[in-house]
Amino acid sequence: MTDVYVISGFLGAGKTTLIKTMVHSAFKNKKLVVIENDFGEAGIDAGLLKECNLAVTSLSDGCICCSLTGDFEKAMERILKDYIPDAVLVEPSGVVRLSDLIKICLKQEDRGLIHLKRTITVVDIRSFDKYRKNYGGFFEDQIAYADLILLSHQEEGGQEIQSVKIKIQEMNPEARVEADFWESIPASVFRYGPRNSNIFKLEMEAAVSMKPVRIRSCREPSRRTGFIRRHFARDVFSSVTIEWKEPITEERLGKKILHVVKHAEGEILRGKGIVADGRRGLVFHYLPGSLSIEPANIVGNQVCFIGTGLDEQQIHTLFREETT
Ligand SMILES: Nc1nc2c(ncn2[C@@H]2O[C@H](COP(=O)(O)OP(=O)(O)OP(=O)(O)O)[C@@H](O)[C@H]2O)c(=O)[nH]1
Repeated sequence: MTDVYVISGFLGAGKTTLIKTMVHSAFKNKKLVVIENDFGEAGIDAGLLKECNLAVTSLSDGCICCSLTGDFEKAMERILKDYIPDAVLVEPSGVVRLSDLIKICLKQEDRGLIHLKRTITVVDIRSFDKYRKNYGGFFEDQIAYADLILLSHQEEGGQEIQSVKIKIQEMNPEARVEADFWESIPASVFRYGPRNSNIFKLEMEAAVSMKPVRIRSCREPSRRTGFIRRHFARDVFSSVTIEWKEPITEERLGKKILHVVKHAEGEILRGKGIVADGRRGLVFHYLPGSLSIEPANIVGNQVCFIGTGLDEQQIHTLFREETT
């Protein structure tokens, strides 16, 4: 059976960056395939991972825990048959419900196809409180079902690191929480460790029901209010993808992104894209409060924004407007 590692984390937490790190440390010289699931239409993450010469299968414009479940299952089966990899790394979108994805993996484990080896969640210490408060349903689920939790942006926090670590341990006492820089974490920590008992509970649920594992789309009881509607990612978040073919300078790209972020309705939680400046590719990452634009040896023509309450037409217009 092929080992499967799920790398989750909220929008922009650092999942792709972690995979790049693991490829050179924990999985050095291993035959790997990454299944990548962008929430937006653009296969931007797949482009970024191809820089590392990784075999990448991209499932875009939906979530593998809901609309793309069938595609994910087929992709996994095809990968196992065609590539015969040592391990498969699954990077779901930042707004995945990790427990739902685990259920799908357990179903494949039951069929003897894979072994769900490790669920790893990346948490950006800078946005922990805000995302927990505003998007707790997705954010807390990603923490509760993780075997291993890694903190990102540790270099920007002092006290913050300890306080986030304590809060995470309260939410998931069984998980191993690593606050160290990823390069200094031993390979064995990424690859081996006990399975979280919350995952065993999902297995038990499936066994007791004696039915194929199914994702509930009905109403879930809430401790406080009686019943609430269970939200799927599409109910809460939306994405806008812009195709941009003309060469653009780093400066002009930066101005456009900040113009969109400043004037767009709703809240932009993530922006990313690969474009060309005429000579080479430019990769950008936007997260609330930070924008990075870097040259890269990949060329693309897509820009993607993800957030809540976004007006697609307005974002297209804002991005195309000339800024000074
Ligand atoms: N300074 C710093 N930057 C980081 C760290 N982790 C990730 N980044 C940066 O944060 C941005 C987003 O990182 P990604 O790895 O693309 O995040 P992601 O979780 O894959 O993003 P989505 O798939 O879009 O949800 C990139 O610019 C990374 O270089 C970190 O620990 N420190």
